[in-house]
Amino acid sequence: MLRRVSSPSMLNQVAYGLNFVKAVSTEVLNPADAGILSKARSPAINFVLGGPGVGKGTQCTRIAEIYGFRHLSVGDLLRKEISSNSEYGDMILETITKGKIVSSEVTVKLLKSAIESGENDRFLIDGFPRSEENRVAYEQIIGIEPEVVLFFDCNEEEMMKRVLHRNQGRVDDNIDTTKERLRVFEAYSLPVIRYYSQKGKLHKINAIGTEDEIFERLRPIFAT
Ligand SMILES: Nc1ncnc2c1ncn2[C@@H]1O[C@H](COP(=O)(O)OP(=O)(O)OP(=O)(O)O)[C@@H](O)[C@H]1O
Ligand SMILES: O=c1ccn([C@@H]2O[C@H](COP(=O)(O)O)[C@@H](O)[C@H]2O)c(=O)[nH]1
Ligand SMILES: [Mg+2]
Repeated sequence: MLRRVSSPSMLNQVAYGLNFVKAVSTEVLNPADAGILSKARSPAINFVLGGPGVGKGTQCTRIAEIYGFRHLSVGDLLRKEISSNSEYGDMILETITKGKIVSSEVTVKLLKSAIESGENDRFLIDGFPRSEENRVAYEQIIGIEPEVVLFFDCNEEEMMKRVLHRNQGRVDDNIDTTKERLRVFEAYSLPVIRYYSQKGKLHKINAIGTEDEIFERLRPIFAT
């Protein structure tokens, strides 16, 4: 079980020099909870990052099918919590509707149990970590270094256009929430992308073009 430690949020803000208060509900996980997954296994983790509507889910579906990964969209895990009326459902719905980031306490817990379930141990984690706070919580609780971090790069006009044409009935697919998601992406997710770039793990993908063209840019990364 994940537990909170007292007054952690200031520590986190000082440590990472970020103003979490505006966009993130901060939770820090007790170091006593640190550690790997409960089962004796060592999954291969890959992160897929990029702004709203850039095409992460579209390409993850294809990569997963062709190269045999399990695709875990953390946004989908959160939407399932809403539709299953979990204890976190109302909070998650409110956070997604506002375009903000759900606390790491919830997302890492959901991610951990999703990784632990099922047979396939090669994962594409889509849309996470979204902030440095997410990343640190992931490292404390799951702790498996990603092999590859993809960053789908695209201009904001195109991302807005793709979101508004998506037509899947998502509560956050509207102009105002998408503007906020773009702001949150720049403020909180870009530092994560810079972090993995500095570690030499980042593959920046030009996300402009047809779905087929983008998939061809991804093939060399996974076809090894
Ligand atoms: N290369 C592309 N060109 C044009 N439209 C695209 C392209 N790739 C995906 N789309 C469309 O853009 C929309 C958003 O794609 P997708 O859901 O894959 O994005 P996402 O990055 O997962 O977004 P989110 O972070 O909001 O979940 C979908 O309607 C999808 O069909
Ligand atoms: O790690 C995560 C992933 C998602 N969220 C929230 O969900 C929405 C939708 O996510 P998509 O990846 O676009 O499906 C996102 O805007 C956040 O509100 C999150 O908080 N943390
Ligand atoms: Mg998606």
